[in-house]
Amino acid sequence: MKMANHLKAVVSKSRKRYIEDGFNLDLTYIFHNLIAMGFPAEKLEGVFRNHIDDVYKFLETKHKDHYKIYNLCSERSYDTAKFHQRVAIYPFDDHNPPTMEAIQPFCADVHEWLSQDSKNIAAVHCKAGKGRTGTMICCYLLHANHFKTASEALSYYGESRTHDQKGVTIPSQRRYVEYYASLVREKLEYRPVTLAIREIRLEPIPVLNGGQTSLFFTISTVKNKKLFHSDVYEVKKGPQACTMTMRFLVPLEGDIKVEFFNKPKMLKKEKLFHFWFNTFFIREEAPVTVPENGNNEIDIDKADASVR
Ligand SMILES: CCCCCCCC(=O)OC[C@H](COP(=O)(O)O[C@H]1[C@H](O)[C@@H](OP(=O)(O)O)[C@H](OP(=O)(O)O)[C@@H](OP(=O)(O)O)[C@H]1O)OC(=O)CCCCCCC
Repeated sequence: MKMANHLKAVVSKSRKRYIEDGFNLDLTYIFHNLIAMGFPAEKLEGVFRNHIDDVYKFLETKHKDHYKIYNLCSERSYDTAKFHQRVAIYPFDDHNPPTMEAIQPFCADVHEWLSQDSKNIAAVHCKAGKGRTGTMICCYLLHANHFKTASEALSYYGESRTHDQKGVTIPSQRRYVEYYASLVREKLEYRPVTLAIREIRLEPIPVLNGGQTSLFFTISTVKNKKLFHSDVYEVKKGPQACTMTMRFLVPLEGDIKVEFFNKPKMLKKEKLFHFWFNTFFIREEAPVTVPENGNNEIDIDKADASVR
């Protein structure tokens, strides 16, 4: 048992564990009625993650008849009968943001459940119960007016869930929490808006292959529907930035993913990074969504940390 708990602790990295009353779970109370936890796993995975039977025992012991689980994994699930069918699924991919359309229904669902009875609790999980879980919990904290700004919600979550204050770390996930904060603050109704990208400016330029980088990028929407594939741009070491102008305007609507690749001659392509943005939030005065770093850039989601 000790070995298994040690392995679980290693896999849960800097996330705060619930170690009380005989329980030892990758699980944290973010609020008295809001839990973030790792995936309730079975078989071998139950050895190094939360075992589903332990999660069941915890919830039945602490919150019998008053818990509802929110599963955010697009990649896996379990028999919801285990938890009396009180499981809602809002799936999205690991290391990526949710669709903008999914956030408000998730928040409304949690709010409805918690408002029904003061004893009710919501247990939100993904695989690790860190990035995707944190993204949606922060959006709910804003929805319920526990915090006014994305930055406050993200800091609170990071502090509550982890020992290293690194809760939601993927820039595009943080950007979508910023987006939701602006919807709530300005009482806006989200709707898909169609725009077109005229050019993409990379600064600094990723210097690879010893100084001659063969870059291309793709633009896609949710479910990886490809909208555009750029030419290959041969970029030499030296210039600080490079601007890639679109040969024709591609109409973009809603959640947009831009992926950059390095394609050295005779070698297979290598993904460098990607980022997401949503066209509703591109305001005239700011040609790109300004994340919390304050400058006029889109922060990129690491695909290969070495590129950062
Ligand atoms: C003896 C072996 C010791 C292995 C020690 C491994 C120590 C270790 O790194 O454990 C962690 C790994 C990966 O751990 P996970 O498989 O749980 O993956 C995490 C998950 O994708 C998080 O996304 P989410 O599900 O929260 O949305 C992600 O956060 P984010 O998207 O925010 O970056 C996090 O990245 P990050 O922490 O930020 O870097 C990933 O580590 O676990 C495994 O590989 C499980 C397999 C364990 C194999 C056990 C075999 C019995």
